Amino acid sequence: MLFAPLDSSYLYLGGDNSLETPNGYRGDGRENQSATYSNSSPSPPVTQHGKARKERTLLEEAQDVHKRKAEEDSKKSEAQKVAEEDEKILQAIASRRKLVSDLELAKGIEYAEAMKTSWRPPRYIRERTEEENDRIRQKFHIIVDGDDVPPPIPDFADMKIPDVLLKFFKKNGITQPTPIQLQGLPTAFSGRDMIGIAFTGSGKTLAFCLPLIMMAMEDEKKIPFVKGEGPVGVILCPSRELASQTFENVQQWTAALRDDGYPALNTLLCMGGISMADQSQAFLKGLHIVVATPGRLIDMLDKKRFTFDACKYLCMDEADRMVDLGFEEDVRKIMSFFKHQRQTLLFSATMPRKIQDFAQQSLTKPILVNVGRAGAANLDVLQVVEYVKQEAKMVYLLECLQKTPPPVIVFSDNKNEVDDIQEYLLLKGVEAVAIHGSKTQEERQYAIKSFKGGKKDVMVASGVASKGLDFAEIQHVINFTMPKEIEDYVHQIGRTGRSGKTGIATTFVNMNTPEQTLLDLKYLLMEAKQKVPPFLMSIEDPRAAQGASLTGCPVCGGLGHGISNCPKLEDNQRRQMAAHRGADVGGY
Ligand SMILES: Nc1ncnc2c1ncn2[C@@H]1O[C@H](COP(=O)(O)OP(=O)(O)OP(=O)(O)O)[C@@H](O)[C@H]1O
Repeated sequence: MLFAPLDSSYLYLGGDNSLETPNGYRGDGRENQSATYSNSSPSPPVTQHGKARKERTLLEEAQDVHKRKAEEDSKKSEAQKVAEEDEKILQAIASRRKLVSDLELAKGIEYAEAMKTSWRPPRYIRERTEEENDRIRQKFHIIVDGDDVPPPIPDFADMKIPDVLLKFFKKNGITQPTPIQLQGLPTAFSGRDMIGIAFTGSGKTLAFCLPLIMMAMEDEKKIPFVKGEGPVGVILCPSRELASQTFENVQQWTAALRDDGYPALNTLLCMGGISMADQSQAFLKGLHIVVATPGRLIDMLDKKRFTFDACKYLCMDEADRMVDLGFEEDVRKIMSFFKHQRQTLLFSATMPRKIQDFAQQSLTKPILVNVGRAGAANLDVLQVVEYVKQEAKMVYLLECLQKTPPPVIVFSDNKNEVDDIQEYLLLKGVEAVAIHGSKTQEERQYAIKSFKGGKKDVMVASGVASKGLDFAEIQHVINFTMPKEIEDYVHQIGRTGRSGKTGIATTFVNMNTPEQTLLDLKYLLMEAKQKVPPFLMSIEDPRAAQGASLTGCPVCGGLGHGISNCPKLEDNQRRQMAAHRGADVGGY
C-alpha cells in the first residue's frame, strides 16, 4: 500500500468542520466513494472541493499531512518537554531535606503528636458539629486542611483572651477577629503546628503573637522566670523593619497586660543594627519572648547570650521567603538550638503550593489555614496599571501623587532609583523620606518613624526593605517599577487597603517590563476582577500556543508562567547570596 491509513488525530478539519481530509478520508471507516483508490489508480480523485484537489497530487497531500503532523508533534513535544522539565524541578523541591534541625534528622526524631496546651474552647463551641464549623468557615472563606482541626471562633470573647487585652484591642479598632484570626488563633492556642495564609493586611501578626504571649504568661504565672531562663518562644522575621514592628506590637500587648496587674513579660528584639549593650537590661531578668532576624539570632545563640533549652514556640512571618530562599540553612541552624519539641507556625500572604507541601512535611500534624488563594491580591486595593515611558516616569509620578491625599508609598526595586526619586520629590517640595537596604539603621528608623508619625507625606522604598510593614491608612501605593516577581507586587500593593480599608495602587509599566511579568499581572488583575488595560489584554500567553497547561506556577504562584520560567527560581541564587551578606534585607 502506498499510503498508510491516516491517524484520526491529524485529520484535516476543513472550513465546514467536517471530518473529511482533502482526499476524502474520514478516519471513521466511512470514506466517501470517490476517495477510494489503490496502488493501481494513483491519480488523485476529484472531489466536490474541486480546484484545489485537482491541482495537488495525492503525494503532495500526504506530504502536507505528514508535515502538519510533524509540526504538531514538535509543538506537543515542546509542551511535553516543558511538563517533564517542570516535573523534575518540582521533584527537586519536594526532595529537599525536611525543615528540621540536622540533629533531629540524624537521630530520626519525629514527633507524632501536637504540643499539649491547657487552652480549650468554651463548651458550647466544643459541642458544635463539624458541619456547623464548616458553615462558619465557608462564611468567612476559610479553607482548612489537616486532622482534628480546632473549631473556628468568630468572637474574641469566646477565645479566653484576658479582658484587658480585649479592651485594648477595642480601643485600637480591633473588635471582631479577621478570618485568619478566627481560625488561626484557636489552632495556635490548641498547640497545633500551622501554616497560615491570608492576604496582606489581614491581621496575621496578632494571630501568631497572641498565642505566644498567652503561653509565656501561663508559664510565668506557674513559676516566675529568673535571670538566664527563657525564652518561651521566638518570632522570626526576614527584615529588621518587620522585626521592629512585630516587637512593638508584642510590647504594646504585654504592657497592657502588665498595667492590669498581670506579670511583666520580658521581650527582646534581636537583630542587626542594634547594639546589644543597649539591650543589656533585657538579660537582667528571665526572658519570655524573642523577636528576631535570623542572622543576629544565630549569633546570639552561638555566643550563648541565651539558649533555646526551654523554647517551645517558633513562628516565622513571611514564611515562604524564610523557608524557600536564602534563609533556609539559617532556619535549620536555628532549629538545631531547640532541645525539645516545639510548636511551629508559618505565616504569609503568599505561599505557593509546593512550598506549602515542603513546609507541611516538616511540621507535626500541621493544619493549613488558608483565606483566599495564596498569592492573590487583597481585594480592598483598587489596582491601576499604566503604561509610562521610562523617561516620563518622574514627571508623571508628581501627577500621580495628586490622585489621593498622603500618606503615599512609592516603590522601586533599585536603591539608586529610590534615592533619585526622593531627591526629585524633595526638589519639587514634596516631603519625602527614603528607605532601602544600604541606608544605616538610624536612617531607616528615622524614615519609618517620621513617615508613620505623619511628619512626611511620601516614603520612597525598595520593596524588600518595607515588606510586611503596617503603616496606618496608606492611601496610595505607586510602583514606580513593576517588580519582576508577582509575589513582590502583591506584598507591595498590600501596604494599602489594610484592616478592611480601601486603597489605590498605581503601577508603571513600559517596554522594559518583561512580558512574562506583564502576563502574571494580567492574570492577577483578572482574578481580582480589576480593569485590565488594553495593552495588557493583548498580551498572548505563549503557553497557549505551545499547548501547555495554563495553571499557575507552583513555585511562585504567578498565574502567567510555568515553573521552568519562574523568575523566583532564577533569582534564588542571587537572593541566597544577598541574604548571607545580609545587605539588602538587613537581616543581620
Ligand atoms: N481583628 C482586627 N480588626 C481590625 N483591625 C485589625 C484586626 N487585627 C489586626 N488589625 C489591624 O490590621 C492591620 C494589619 O495587620 P497585620 O500587620 O497583622 O497584617 P498582615 O496580615 O500581617 O499583613 P502583611 O501580610 O502585609 O504583613 C494592623 O494595623 C492591625 O492592627
